[in-house]
Amino acid sequence: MTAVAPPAPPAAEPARIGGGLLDPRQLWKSLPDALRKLNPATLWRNPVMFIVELGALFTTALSIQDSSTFAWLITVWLWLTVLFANLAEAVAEGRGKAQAATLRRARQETVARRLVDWAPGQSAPREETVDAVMLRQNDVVVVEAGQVIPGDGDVVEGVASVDESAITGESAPVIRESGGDRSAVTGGTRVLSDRIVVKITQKPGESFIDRMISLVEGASRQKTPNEIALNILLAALTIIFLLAVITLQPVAIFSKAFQGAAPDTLVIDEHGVTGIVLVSLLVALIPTTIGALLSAIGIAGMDRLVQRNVLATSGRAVEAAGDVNTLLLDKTGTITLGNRQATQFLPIGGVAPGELADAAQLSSLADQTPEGRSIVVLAKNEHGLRARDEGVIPSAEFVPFTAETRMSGVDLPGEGGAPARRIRKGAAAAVMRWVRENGGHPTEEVGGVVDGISATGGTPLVVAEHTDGQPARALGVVHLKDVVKSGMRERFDAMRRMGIRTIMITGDNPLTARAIAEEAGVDDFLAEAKPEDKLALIRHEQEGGRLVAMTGDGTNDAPALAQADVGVSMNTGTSAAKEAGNMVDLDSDPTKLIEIVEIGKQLLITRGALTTFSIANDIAKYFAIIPAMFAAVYPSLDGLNIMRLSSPESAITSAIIFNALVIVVLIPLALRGVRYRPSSASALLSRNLLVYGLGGIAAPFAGIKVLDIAIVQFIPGIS
Ligand SMILES: Nc1ncnc2c1ncn2[C@@H]1O[C@H](COP(=O)(O)OP(=O)(O)OP(=O)(O)O)[C@@H](O)[C@H]1O
Ligand SMILES: [K+]
Ligand SMILES: [Mg+2]
Repeated sequence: MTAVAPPAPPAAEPARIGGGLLDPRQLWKSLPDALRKLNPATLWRNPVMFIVELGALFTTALSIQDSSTFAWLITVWLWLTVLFANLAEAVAEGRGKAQAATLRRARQETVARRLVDWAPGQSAPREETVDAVMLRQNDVVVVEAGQVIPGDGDVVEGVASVDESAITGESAPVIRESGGDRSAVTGGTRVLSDRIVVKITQKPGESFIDRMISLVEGASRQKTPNEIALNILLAALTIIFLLAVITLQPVAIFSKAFQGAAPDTLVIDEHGVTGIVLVSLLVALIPTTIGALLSAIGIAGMDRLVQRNVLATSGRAVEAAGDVNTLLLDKTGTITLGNRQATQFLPIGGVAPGELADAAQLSSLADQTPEGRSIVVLAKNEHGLRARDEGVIPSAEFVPFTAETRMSGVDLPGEGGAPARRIRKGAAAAVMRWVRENGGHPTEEVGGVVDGISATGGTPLVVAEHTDGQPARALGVVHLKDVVKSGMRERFDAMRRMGIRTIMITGDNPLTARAIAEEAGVDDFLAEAKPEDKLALIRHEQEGGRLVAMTGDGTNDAPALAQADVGVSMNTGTSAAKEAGNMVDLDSDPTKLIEIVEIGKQLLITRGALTTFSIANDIAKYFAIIPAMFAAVYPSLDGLNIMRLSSPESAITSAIIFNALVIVVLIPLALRGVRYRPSSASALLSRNLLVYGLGGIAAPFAGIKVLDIAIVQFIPGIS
C-alpha cells in the first residue's frame, strides 16, 4: 500500500510585523475589534475601563436630558477613552494574527501511513493509510522523503533531514533521528530525505501547531500574577477616587449655599457639582493610562518572544525571566553541537584493535542513540566490520542506554559450548564499577586513556566484557568527539554583565566537563549529573531565593525543566523536554535566554514606567482641575489657579481630552517596550522614576494648557 505524497506546504514566509512604530493603518484595521471590546460583558475584566464606560453611559443619558456642547463634548471623549484602551489591546493582539494565518496553512490535512503491530527493527511492518486527524497517542507512522509528518512525535527508527520552515521560518533542513536528544518531530513539517518511523505523542487536536496558533493569537494568554496584583491595585485606587469624588459633593453643595450669590453654571448649580463634572473628575483621577495599556504591554511582551522564535506557554515564566539569577545549561546538544561521534578506538592491555571494535559494535547494534550508531559506523569503516543486523543474533539481549546507569550493552548467551558473554560500554566510572562488581580490576592504563580524551573535551566510553567463569576486563576506550557551538563565550560574558550566573550540567565526567566549561566560558559546572542531581541543584538554588532558568533538550532534562522558573527547551529536543518546559526555542539556541531575559526585563520595566507615568499624571490633573472648578464658587481661590485656564468648562474638557489622547500617544511605547540596557536594578529604577515620574507630572500641565487654548479658540459652545 502506498500513500500519496501530499503537496509540499507553501514555503512559509514568516508573517512578522516589525516591532517598529505604530502604523496608523494598524489602528484602523483593529477598529472593529476595539468596538467589539466595548461589550461590558468582556470589559468588566478591566475594572478601570469598566468604570469609564459606566461613566460614559451615565453622561450620555445626562447629555440627552440636558443637552449642551460641554456635556456632549465630555461624553464623546469619555467614549473615545474606552475605545482607545480597547484599540491598544486590539492592536497588540492583531500583530499575532498574520502569523497565526501562516501557521494555519501549515496545519493542512494530511494522510498518515500507520504501522500495525510495529516493533523495533521489524523489516516489513504492515501498513494502513489513515487520516492524520485519526491518529492517537502511541500510534506509529512511517514518513518518507517528500511526505508531511502527520503529527507530533518522537522518531523511534531512522534518521532524516526535515524541512521545519513551516514553524520556524528557517529554511535550512534539520536532522531528526531516533534515540538521542534530537528525536522530536512536529506535525506539518516535511521530510526531505530518507525514512523515519515516528511514534505519535500528541493528543488529537492538541498539536504543537495548534498550540502555537492560540499562543500567537493571544487566545491562551493568561494574566500573570504581577499583572493581577497590579490590576487589584488599580481597582483599589479607582474605588478610593470614587469615594473622594462623592465626598466632594457635600462640600460643593455647602459652598454653593454659602456663596448664594454665585450664579449657576454647567459645573456647579443649586444641586452641587453637576453629574457630568463628577464623572469627568473621576475619570481624570483614576489610573486610566495604565489601565488602558496594561494588557497591551503583556501581549506585546509575548509577541516579542514570538518574533524571536520563542514560544512561551506561561506569562509567569516571561516575567520570571526578567529576574533570573542563575542559568543552568545542559552540555551535550545545548552548549555543544550534540552529535557526539565516535572517532577512534583505543585498545588497552594488549587487546587487538579489531577485538575492541567488534565488542564496541556488538554492544551498539541495538543502541539507537547517535553515539551508538556512530560506533557501528566507525567499526565498519575502520575495521571492515559489517553492521550486523541486530536480528542476526536472535538470542542476544540488548541493554539500552539510560542516563541513570550511563551504560549500554548486550548479553550474549553461551552457544555451541562457548560461554555466555556480556559487553558493556559507557561512562568510565560506571563501567569500571561494573568491572569491579564482576570480579575484574580496572587497570591504571584505562584511567590514563580516559583522562587523555577528557582533557580535550571529548567523551570517553569505556568498553568492557565479562565472559562466564572469568573476571570482567576493560577492552579499551571509544573516543566520542563533540564541538562547542560558536560564539558561546561572548554570549556568556553578556549574561555575566546582566548579573546572571551560568552553570553547565552534564552527565559526562568532571574532566570533560571542565574542558568544555572552560572552552565555552561558563561560570561553573556540575559533572556526572543524573537527572535527580539536576533537579536537586535547581531546588538548592531556588531555596536561596534565586530564580532559576534552565535550557535543555533531553528526556533526562525534563524534570529539571519542569522545576525551573523558566524552562526553555530546544525545538530539536525530545517531546518530553518540550512538554516539561514553559518555553520552546524554535531556533534551538541555548543562548537565546539572553534575549528572553531582556524581553522579561523590558516587560517589567515598561509596566513599571507606565504605571509611574499614569499615577503621576493623575496627580497633576488633580491640581489642574480642582482650582478651576472651585474658582467659580470661591473667586478668592483664583490665586491657586496657576494654570490660568480659560474657564472651568474648558479646564475640565481639556483634562478629559488630554486623558484620552495620552493613551493613544503611549500605545507605541507600550508595544515596543521601554528600552533595556544592562545595568543594576536600582539604577534602572531611579532613572525610570525620574523620567516617567517627572514626565508624568509635567505632561498634563503642558498638554492641558495647549488644549485649553485650542478649545476656547475653535469650539464655539465653550468659553
Ligand atoms: N549510547 C551510550 N551508551 C553508553 N554510554 C553512553 C551513551 N551515551 C552516553 N553515554 C555515557 O553516559 C554519560 C551520560 O550521558 P547523558 O546523555 O545522560 O549525559 P550528557 O548528554 O552527557 O549530559 P548533558 O546532555 O546533560 O550534557 C555520557 O557522558 C557518556 O559517558
Ligand atoms: K486618568
Ligand atoms: Mg543530554
